[in-house]
Amino acid sequence: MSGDRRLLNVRSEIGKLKKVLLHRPGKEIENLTPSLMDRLLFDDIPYLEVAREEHDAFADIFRKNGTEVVYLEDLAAEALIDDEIRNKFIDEFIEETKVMSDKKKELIKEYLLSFSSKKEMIEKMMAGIRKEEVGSNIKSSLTDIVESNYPFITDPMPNLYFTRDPFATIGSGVSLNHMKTVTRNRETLFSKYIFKYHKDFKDAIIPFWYDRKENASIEGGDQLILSNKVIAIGISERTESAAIEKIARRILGSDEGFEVILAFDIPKKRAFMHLDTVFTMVDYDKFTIHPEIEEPLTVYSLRKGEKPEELIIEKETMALREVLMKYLELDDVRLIRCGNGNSIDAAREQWNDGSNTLAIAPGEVIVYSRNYVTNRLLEEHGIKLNIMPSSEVSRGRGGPRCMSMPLYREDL
Ligand SMILES: NC(=[NH2+])NCCC[C@H](N)C(=O)O
Repeated sequence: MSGDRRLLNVRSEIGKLKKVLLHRPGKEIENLTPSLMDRLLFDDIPYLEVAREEHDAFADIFRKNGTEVVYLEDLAAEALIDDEIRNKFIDEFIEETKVMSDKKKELIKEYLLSFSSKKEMIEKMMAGIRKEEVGSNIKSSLTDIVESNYPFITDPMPNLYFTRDPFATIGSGVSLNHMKTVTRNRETLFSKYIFKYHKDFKDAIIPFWYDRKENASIEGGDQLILSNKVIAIGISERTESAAIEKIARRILGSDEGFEVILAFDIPKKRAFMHLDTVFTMVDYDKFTIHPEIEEPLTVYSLRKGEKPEELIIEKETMALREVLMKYLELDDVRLIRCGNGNSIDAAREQWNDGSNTLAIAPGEVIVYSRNYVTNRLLEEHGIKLNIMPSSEVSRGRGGPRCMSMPLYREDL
C-alpha cells in the first residue's frame, strides 16, 4: 500500500465505519488496587472476565455491521518486525518506567525477552510487572529499599482499552498525542511503533499532526471531526490550548481540506474529562449532550491566515446549538439531552457515559445498556441503537466512543 493516502481516512464522526482499533481489556485490569486507582484514573475495579465479555459483545457489533476490527495488542506485536526493533522498543519502554537502577533495567529486559511470543510480551508490558516476577530481592539502589512496599516494577496500563485517546486519526493523518498524565503517556509508545514499523503503515505517507514528545497535552477524547471542514477540540482537563494551536497550524496548513478548528472551552473537572464525555455527534444534525454545556460557551475559531503559519483566531460566546448551526451550515440542529433533562438521571447517566455514543453510520450508534433513559430518547429522535452490555467496562469512565479509534470511515 505504498504511498496510499487513503490508508487512514476519518473526515467525520458519523461516516460509515469500515475499520476500527480496539484493545481487549487484559491483565492490567487485575493489577488495579484501591491505592493505585486515583493515579491510574479509575474509580473502581472492573471484573475482568465480565469486562472481556462485554468488550467482545462490543467488537461483535462492529463485525456484524461490516466494520473490520483490529486490536492494538496484535498490531503492536506485528510492528516488532525484527530483533533490532524489538530491542529498541523494549529499551524505550523501560526508559519510560520509573526504574532507576541499571541492574533492574537489565533484569526487566531479560524477562521481556524471555517471552517467545511477541504478543505475550506486549500483553505483559501492558499488564505491568509485579515485583515477584523479576528479581524480587534486588535492592541495588536507595529507591528500591525506600519503595520496597510498592508492588510493581512497571506499572499496569489499565486505560489502554480506551483506544480513543492516545492517538487520533484526523483526515489521512495521525495526531500522536502527548497525554496529560504519565500513566497514559506511556500508552502512546505502542502507537508510535505501529505507525513507524507495522507493515501496513510503514511505507505509507502519513502526516503526523502531533507528537507524543511535545510539551503541551492533547487527548483523543477531545478531538472531534464534525465535518470534512470543521474539527472541534476541547480545552479541557486533559487538553491545553497551546497544543490546539500547534495542531491547528499543521492541519489547516496542509492540503487535507479542513478549514476551521473550533476550540471549546469546557469545565476542567472529571465528569467532563474530555469533550466527548459531554458531547458526541450521532447524525448530520443530531448530537447527544450533557445539559450542563447548553449554556453559552466560549468557543475560539481558528482559521488559516494569509501568511504561512499565520492563524486567525476569533473568540465567541454562543450557545452550543448556534455554534453548530453556524459552522456546520445547518438550518437546525437537535441537541439530545443525556437523562432527558432530569437532573438526577442526567448526572447518573452522564457519569456512566450516556453522552459518549459511537456512530457507526449516520443516525446509527453504539450505546451502553445502562443508560436507558438517554437511549430511549435517542430512539425517539429516530436514532438506530446497537446496545452493548456495560456493567464492568463503564467503571473506567469511558463509553463506546472512548473505547474505539476509527481508522477508516467512508466519506459522507
Ligand atoms: N475519550 C474519553 N472520554 N476517554 C475516557 C478515558 C477514561 C480514562 N479512565 C481516563 O481517565 O483517561
